[in-house]
Amino acid sequence: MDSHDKQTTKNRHFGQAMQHALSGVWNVFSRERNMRYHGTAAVIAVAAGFWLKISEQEWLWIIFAIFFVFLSEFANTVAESLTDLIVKGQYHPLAKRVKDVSAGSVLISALFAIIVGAIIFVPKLFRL
Ligand SMILES: Nc1ncnc2c1ncn2[C@@H]1O[C@H](COP(=O)(O)OP(=O)(O)OP(=O)(O)O)[C@@H](O)[C@H]1O
Repeated sequence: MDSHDKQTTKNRHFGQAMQHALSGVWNVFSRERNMRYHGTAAVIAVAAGFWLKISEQEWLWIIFAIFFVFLSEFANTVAESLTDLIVKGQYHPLAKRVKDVSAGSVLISALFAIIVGAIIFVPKLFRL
């Protein structure tokens, strides 16, 4: 992660904490290729939601699925970065386990989102 000010002490106020949190969000979206795919899928799902006029409850499921996948990718990025920090480029079977399991959690969350999307959108598409 980039750190322009090289701060290692606690944030002094809410605004500073928020600035660092937003920088973390930007970091994942701008650097993780998979996050851009998730973002694109989320935009398509939201556009389809408006187009197919889904219900309030269906919106809640779609929004939940989107945030679930985003959070999985964030956790995956944290796990990968911490692993790289610890092993410093060396091969370690536990590093492989951490990265593979973490990637697996993203895969499972994406599968969940696909199932939610299919349940909500497929019947509506057939009724068009
Ligand atoms: N230090 C390491 N020791 C052992 N295996 C590693 C190590 N680093 C990476 N690997 C293996 O290589 C694979 C790819 O590593 P990488 O860091 O690119 O993870 P990734 O999940 O593909 O990352 P991204 O989500 O950014 O695409 C991992 O899934 C893991 O199996």
